[in-house]
This record gives sequence, structure tokens and C-alpha cells, in this order.
Amino acid sequence: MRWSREYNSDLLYYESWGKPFVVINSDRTAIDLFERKSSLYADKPRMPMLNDLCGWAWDISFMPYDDTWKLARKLFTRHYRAGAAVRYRDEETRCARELLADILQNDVQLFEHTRLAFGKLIMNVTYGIDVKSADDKYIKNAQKALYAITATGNVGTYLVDSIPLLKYIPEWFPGAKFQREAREWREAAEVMSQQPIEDAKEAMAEGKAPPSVLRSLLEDYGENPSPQEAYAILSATGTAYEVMWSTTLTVILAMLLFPDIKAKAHAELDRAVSRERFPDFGDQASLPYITAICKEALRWRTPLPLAVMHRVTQEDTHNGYHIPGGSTVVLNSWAILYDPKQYPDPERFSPERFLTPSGELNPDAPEPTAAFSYGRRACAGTAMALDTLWIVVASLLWAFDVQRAFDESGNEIDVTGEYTFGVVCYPAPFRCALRPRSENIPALISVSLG
Ligand code: HEM
Repeated sequence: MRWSREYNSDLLYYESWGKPFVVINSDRTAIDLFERKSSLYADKPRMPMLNDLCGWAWDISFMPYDDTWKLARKLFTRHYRAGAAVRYRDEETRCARELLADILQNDVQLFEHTRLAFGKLIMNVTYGIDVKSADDKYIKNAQKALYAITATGNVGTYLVDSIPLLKYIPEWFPGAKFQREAREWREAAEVMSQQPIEDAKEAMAEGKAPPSVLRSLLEDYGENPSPQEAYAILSATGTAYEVMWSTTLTVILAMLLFPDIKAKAHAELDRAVSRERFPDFGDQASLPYITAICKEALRWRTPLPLAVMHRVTQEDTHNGYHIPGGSTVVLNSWAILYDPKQYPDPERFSPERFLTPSGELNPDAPEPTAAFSYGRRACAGTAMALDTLWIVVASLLWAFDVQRAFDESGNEIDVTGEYTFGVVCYPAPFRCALRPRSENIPALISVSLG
């Protein structure tokens, strides 16, 4: 963003190890390139570290723009497009309520509970697998495999991305630490991509498999989905739950840092829902402030600040600038979502920017579209992401008052508001106290889970 201001350009070009990089810094340029010229900009760069060495080539997000991707995306869209994703709302509601119960038991482990909640949801919807705890084998393994994306997913972090021949040097070679790291991550990625499918198929054979995306795919395509079909489903389990985890933590952090916003959310929930029952999807129209909080969290601390890198397949010219074919194209979502012309005073957490003066959702306010990217490779799970985020945030804010935590000596624990940096960014660990907003809430939570 600093470079875009310094050079007064919404398109930047630089080279790293002789490789061309183009950075898109504005919504208008993103639409021009990713939407208007989408077939030219829908490819993905070859990332030897992530794809070849860490074994992530099967994830839709990193697939080149070819027939395999087209089939994977088609199958994925069939199950996750807006019209289809509504069928996961019961699971999403249950995920939110279980999260409330976990927090009620122990709010110190907020980060772990929240992460587990999304892991459970994804495993359930995708494979029909019921995950019980954070020690579950699928969750533990996925965390290890997913760490590879955070560590390696930005092209150029590892030298092997710039000098692909390095991928052939053996592990024992001096300086080849990356090979040892990659082996561990690759083993985890292999288990992550295969084990749940094998286990779900076994449950189906025994007639014990609940409905799931995998089950419908198997029913539609026969007993052995081709790798493409399997990969299409698996991609949902990838970064999806990590980004939802990050965004939910951002909302909680924002409630801690900006108590006036929290008070307005509570007032809306009390007015539209009352404290006698849980909010549900039927309340969406009467909870615009909650919806605006979700949008603002996606804008204020967007979880994928540089989205997922693209590659332009042929040379191109944009506004007189020459873009060499094969350049890696970086969508600087962060800069777009901090553009003061679209979002005045961008550092301020302000759900109001999405609302009319009378408190309705403003159809003319710029949406945080950049959080999900643009064009053919834009997030394929946006509908499920927004639904899940909404019900989790509505439920959390309905049930709990997010307060500052105190240490053993009674001193308030400082909250820095810092974030980790990687492909997916998360709030750095912070402590807070989540207290039920009324006495009846613990009983309501326990009754709702049966
Ligand atoms: C807060 C939640 C989420 C955010 C902010 C988000 C954001 C993104 C972004 C920025 C991309 C990269 C787009 C590009 O390459 O230009 C992406 C890709 C993708 N997302 Fe999401 N995502 C979220 C949740 C989900 C969920 C819940 C699912 C699945 C149910 C999902 C499925 C996918 C898939 C399959 C792709 C790859 C698309 C392709 O390359 O064709 N995402 N997402």
C-alpha cells in the first residue's frame, strides 16, 4: 500500500530473482484484469515449494487454470453455490451453539474452541465425519498440513520457488532444511487428502454415513470418485476453516477494543431477538448491525491480505503499462479494503459504513468484495462463509459479553491488537473474558444441544 501511494499507481511491477511480479492495488484494476480479462488472469503460479514438495497441488486454489480445475470448480459450485449452501444452515447453527457451550465451560481456550468449531463443521458437511475434540486425528493432522500454506503460500518466501531446480537437492544437503520441512508437511497433506475419504467410504459401506457432500458425490459418480472429484471436495477443508477462524477472532477482538460497537450489537440483539431465545437465520433481516459487523471484520483485518496469487498466461497491456506473460499477479486485498475513497478513515472499525443513517444495510455501500477476490478464481465458498460467520457472530454476541481479562494479581491483561503475518493472517493470541449476558443463557445452551 505504501508503494502504491509512493508511486501513485494502482498497479505495481517488480522483479524478484529475475521473475516478474505485478501487484493490483485497486478495486477498479482488479475488476479490469480479474473480471473483464478473466481467462487471461485465472491461472495460478507454479509454486514448487507448496505444490511439489509440500504436496498441495490437489487443492483447487492452487490448481493451474486447466480442465482439471474446471471440473473441480463445477463440482464444488454445485454443492456450495448460494442456492445449495443454505442446506448447511442447520449444521452451521449447531456449530455455533456447540461453540457457545465450549466457551461457557472454559473461555480461556477461546482460540482452540473456535478453531475446533470450524474444523467440526467442515468435516461434518464435507465428509459426514463427527469430530469430537481438538485431539481428533483429522484436526491435529489438518493443522500440521495447513501450516504449510501459511508458511509457503506466498511465492518467493522460499528460494526454491525462484530456482525450481533446488527441489531436486537431497534432504541431507547443507542448507536443505526446506526439504525436511516439506517432507513433514507433505506427509500430513497426504493423510489430509485421503484419510477422511477412506473413512467416510467405509462408513457408507456399513450404511452408517450421514448425508454429506462426499456422499452425494459418490452417489452421483459411483463408488470411486476420480481424484478430481475428491480434490474438489477436499479444497473446502483447506484454508476455509482457517479464514473463518481468523475472522471470528477478529470480531471478538474488535468487541474488546471498541466497547461502543459491542453495546450497539447487544442493543440490536435485545431489541430484535430478546434474551429468551437464540438468534437464528430467520432473524437476519432484523439484525443488520450484526451483518455489518461481519462485513467490517472482513474489511478491517481481511484474513487473506494478499488473497491467493494468480498468473497471467500471456503478455498484456493495461492503461499503457506492459505486463509480461507469465508474471505472478498479486491481489493486494488489504490495500483495496483500506482505500480511503471507498472506506473513509479505513483504520477505524466501523460497521456503520455499511448502513444507512436509519440503520438499514446500505445497498450503495462498497462491499468488502476484495476479501473473497474477483473473477473466475474468486472464493467458491462465499455463501457458506458468510452464513457461517453470521450465525457464529450473532450467537456469540447474543450469549456473551466480551470483557477484558485480569491476571492473578488483578491487573488488566493488555490487548495489543497485533496480527500474525502469513498467507492467512490471525490475531496474535490475546486474553479476554466471555461472560453470559443473562442467568438463563447457560441453561438455554445446554437445552439446545439436547
Ligand atoms: C471468511 C471466509 C473466507 C474468505 C475470506 C475466503 C477468501 C478466499 C480467497 C481470497 C480466495 C482466493 C481467490 C483467488 O485466488 O483469487 C478463496 C478461494 C477459495 N475459497 Fe474461500 N474464503 C472463505 C471461506 C471459504 C469457505 C467456507 C469455502 C468452502 C466452503 C471456501 C472455498 C474456496 C475455494 C474452493 C477456493 C478456490 C477457488 C478457485 O481457485 O477456483 N472459502 N477464498
